[in-house]
Amino acid sequence: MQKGRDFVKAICRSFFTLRSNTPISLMDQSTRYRYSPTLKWNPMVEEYFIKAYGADHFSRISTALTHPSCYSCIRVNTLKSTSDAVIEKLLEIFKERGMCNVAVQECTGSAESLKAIKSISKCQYPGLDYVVFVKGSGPHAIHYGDNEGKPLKEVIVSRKCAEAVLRGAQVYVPGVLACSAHVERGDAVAVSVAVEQSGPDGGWGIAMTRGTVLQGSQADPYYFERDGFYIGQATAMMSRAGMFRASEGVAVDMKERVFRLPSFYDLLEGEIFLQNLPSIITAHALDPQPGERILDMCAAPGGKTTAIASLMKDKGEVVAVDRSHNKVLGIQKLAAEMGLSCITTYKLDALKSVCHGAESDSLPNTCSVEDVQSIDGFDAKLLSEKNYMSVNPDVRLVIT
Ligand SMILES: C[S@@+](CC[C@H](N)C(=O)[O-])C[C@H]1O[C@@H](n2cnc3c(N)ncnc32)[C@H](O)[C@@H]1O
Repeated sequence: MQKGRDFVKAICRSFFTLRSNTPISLMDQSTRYRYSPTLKWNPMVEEYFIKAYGADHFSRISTALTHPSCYSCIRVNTLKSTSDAVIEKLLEIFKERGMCNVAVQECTGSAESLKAIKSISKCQYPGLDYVVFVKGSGPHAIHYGDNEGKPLKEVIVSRKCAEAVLRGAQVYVPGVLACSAHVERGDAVAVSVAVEQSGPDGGWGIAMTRGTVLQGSQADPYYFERDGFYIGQATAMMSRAGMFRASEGVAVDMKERVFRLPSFYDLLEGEIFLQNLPSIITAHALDPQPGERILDMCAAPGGKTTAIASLMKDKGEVVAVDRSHNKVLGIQKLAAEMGLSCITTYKLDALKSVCHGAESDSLPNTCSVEDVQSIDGFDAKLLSEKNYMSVNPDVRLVIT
């Protein structure tokens, strides 16, 4: 099993890495502050994909992989609302916030800030009309302002933070990795993202420690690393010292983003749930029926749990298990917000819930032994040991 894991890790390491596509010698202030990462593929993998897809198609796939999703996917809680009602409310809210010039499917504006949302539409796949897509816009060229030839003040955020920012979030304190010296509340800052790079030992990591001071000059060890990774402009909400001293709060308020999608934070609470389409499809494919009893063994934050409960029309029981106490409380809160009473929650390490030593060696017919060996931790245990789940023909198993 360990051998298999090491092999998968080795493949991942050699698969691709992100790099800026400007030769160092050509960099200057005018090209520096932009978003243009490219993927550098392992030559063997690249050759394989070019053969499989053709050079042009592969190049487009490679570019698309450097961009965030251009839409947000919302699951409507059909027990409380309808897709049409949600679309109407969202259009109203975004119009009030000056984010679009509203018309369903066709919403464009004149000023930059009006171009955030391109369209809001219902999913067209039969049976999935409870899914609503909000399409954002980008990439946008950001004007970072002229600092009379001097380097701009800057903030570097983690990749996870940047992904959230490009989906409408603000930069919170834990997301900040590095900041220029002398940044004060109210200062304009250029925000870039630190992407993990593969090191000489083959491992991945960020080569900076939290709290690093950015110098802005070419002598700065991270200067070239952040070229092509600028995700927008912001206003500092606290001083540099505050960013690394505070334990929470908005560190910088994003004013312009290279990709724009609205934030759904605190929006239509209980009526909608922001959830990626594959997660929605997973619950949909399970086809849960009212009155059934369904076990979700790694349930928090409760996305699939609540999707399943809604599809069951809140009749029957969804047993939601998670090993984290606080996360279980989160599932309970979400269920209450969504008005779902058929969910029972347990704080439990699912590894300890598996009953060992059942009679048969058989595995669920959806997984081969090879599949099982490539799965880590809990899933491997669930499938590979002679356990209850693998021998009970009534159990439908979904790995998510
Ligand atoms: C990716 S999240 C699951 C997302 C969730 N299924 C959803 O759709 O919203 C993984 C969760 O599994 C939980 N988890 C990981 N190992 C576990 C274990 N051994 N027993 C119970 N929960 C576990 C983690 O606490 C975490 O909340």
